[in-house]
Amino acid sequence: MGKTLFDKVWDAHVVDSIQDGPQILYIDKHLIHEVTSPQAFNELEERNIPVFRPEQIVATADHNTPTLNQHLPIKDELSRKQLEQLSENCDKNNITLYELGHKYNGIVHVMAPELGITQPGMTIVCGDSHTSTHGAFGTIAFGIGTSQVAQVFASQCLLLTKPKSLRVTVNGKLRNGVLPKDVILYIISKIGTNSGTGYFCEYAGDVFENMSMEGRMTVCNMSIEMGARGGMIAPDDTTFDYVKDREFAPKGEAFDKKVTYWKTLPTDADATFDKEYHFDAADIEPMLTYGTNPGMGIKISEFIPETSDASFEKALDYMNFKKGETLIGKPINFVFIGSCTNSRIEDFRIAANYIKGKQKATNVTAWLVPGSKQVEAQIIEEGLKTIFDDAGFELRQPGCSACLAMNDDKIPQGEYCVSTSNRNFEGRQGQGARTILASPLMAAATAVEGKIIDITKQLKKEVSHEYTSV
Ligand SMILES: CC(C)[C@H](C(=O)O)[C@@H](O)C(=O)O
Ligand code: SF4
Repeated sequence: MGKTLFDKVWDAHVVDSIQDGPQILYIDKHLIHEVTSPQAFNELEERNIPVFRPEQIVATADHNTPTLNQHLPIKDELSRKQLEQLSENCDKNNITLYELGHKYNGIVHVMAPELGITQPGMTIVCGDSHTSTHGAFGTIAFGIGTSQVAQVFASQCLLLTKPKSLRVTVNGKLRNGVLPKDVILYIISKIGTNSGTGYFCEYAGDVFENMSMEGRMTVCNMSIEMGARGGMIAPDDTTFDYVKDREFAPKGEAFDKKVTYWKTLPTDADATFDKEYHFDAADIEPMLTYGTNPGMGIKISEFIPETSDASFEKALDYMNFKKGETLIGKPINFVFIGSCTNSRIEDFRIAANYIKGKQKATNVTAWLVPGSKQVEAQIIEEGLKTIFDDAGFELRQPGCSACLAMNDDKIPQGEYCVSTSNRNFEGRQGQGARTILASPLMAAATAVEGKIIDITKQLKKEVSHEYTSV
């Protein structure tokens, strides 16, 4: 029987197997950040165990970093201590760290792919659930808990039970204005936030084959939001072209050799999956969430469903929305374009393309937060910052920012925020804040109008604008 992409990468990393039990998997890259590494470093120190392969680890500061005045000492004491601790731990253990201000600093899931650290066929872990992002390269990448972070520090391996296999296929052509974020929000709205539990997901079909690497990362990023351990997309020429010539990618003959191997990784035609879903690209529209989990999403043309169960009612109550109503026309005061889901250069190009020649609505506070220093530099280099400045938008410095309320960027109590991030849980962006997940195009349009609009209708008027991005 044929093998899946996941099987091939997994099998190539098995160090040992326990009969009818878990397997020991070698980990190629271990990414760390300030939030989930300190306890693991402590554990090692207490047990007097050295870090086994420090050269396989890369660290960055992202969650606690301020997005303004990064050259000044951090005011918030807890955040400052977290970053100091990370620097100290990396220093002591000879681990490469891209600390605040470093030209490679950024959100862990943005900086590693753009530096060529993430490559097809690898196993990558990080103490962070959105590690699934790296699966866009045909990589087995998933988030781990703090005790597993310690396990990888000590052995560069993990004891794991092989997950079941799931494939989501989307065929056809996406409509204008439907972006990768809409594709994944649509999938989760259809299959729910638990459908992936116990599975590793592969995304297949024309839609993903035609998608850019940035788009593929957006999709894989949110695999965890449907409960899957991770998501993967078969590596192809788009992948190889993206990886080629990046800072830490193999060069010359070594690269060509890798490509020959990477080309053997896609799922065999006769491989089977434990569970499969199929969708039609033409059915997807720009999406919005109306509730407090990423599965509570509707197409822009749809109305909030008339479901009656306690958790549904609670979510609508928190959001102050009513059953059966549309979100079109809802006034919005906050817009956030950022997070490891949508803070890559392509996301800012889309936003800038829409914003150019328009003005931000006066009621809106709009934060544009690049995922990394490199993205920030590119935004400036490509002239996008000028477009944002002219339209009254604020370009901030890189970090997780308003994706989660772990730094200074918080949405005030009761306010709605149209956000390109991945989670809309209660209090996620600040106590009492109400998150509406959307694509960067929907977010940009909301900021310009000061309310939610039907972007599909708007784009029909703006005939010159094509937003397929993928
Ligand atoms: C802080 C970290 C552990 C957390 C995660 O694992 O995802 C964060 O990144 C998030 O997005 O909620
Ligand atoms: S940007 Fe958001 S989702 Fe991504 S790692 Fe940071 S906090 Fe987690």
